[in-house]
Amino acid sequence: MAQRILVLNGPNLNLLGTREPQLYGSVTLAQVDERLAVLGRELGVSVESAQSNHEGELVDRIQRAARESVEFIIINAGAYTHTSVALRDALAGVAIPFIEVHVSNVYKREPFRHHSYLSDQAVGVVAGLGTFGYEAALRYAVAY
Ligand SMILES: O=C1C[C@@](O)(C(=O)O)C[C@@H](O)[C@@H]1O
Repeated sequence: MAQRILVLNGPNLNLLGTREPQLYGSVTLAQVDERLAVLGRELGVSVESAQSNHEGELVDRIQRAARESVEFIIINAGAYTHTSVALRDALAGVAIPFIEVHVSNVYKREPFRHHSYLSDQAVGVVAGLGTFGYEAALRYAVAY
């Protein structure tokens, strides 16, 4: 069976493409998801994308990933990156390797965005490459 990869997006990422375009660009989340699905087919892996604005739903989705034998997670937890012990615990609990993605370069932004509850557990972090960061993460995940 093809390697299963979950791409998980957190709060406000459903607004990609219209939200603060000077920071996040003009590509929509639907376009990102489509690009990743196409790339996944090229690379011979199964890519599933999900988005939620709700912390508990993201926790549930991470727990479900373990039951579904997902082998790798690419996560942009949005603002929950900087606040959520629950997401950290969920990722640690399922022990699925993951890459943390940020569309913007969080280190060029407000100091509260410099701390992540996820980074020290991540295989790696991609920040500031725009939506290309998801594609870079997917290519890495497949090679991992
Ligand atoms: O919602 C987001 C998006 C973000 O994760 C990014 O992709 O650059 C950066 C976060 O600080 C912010 O809260």
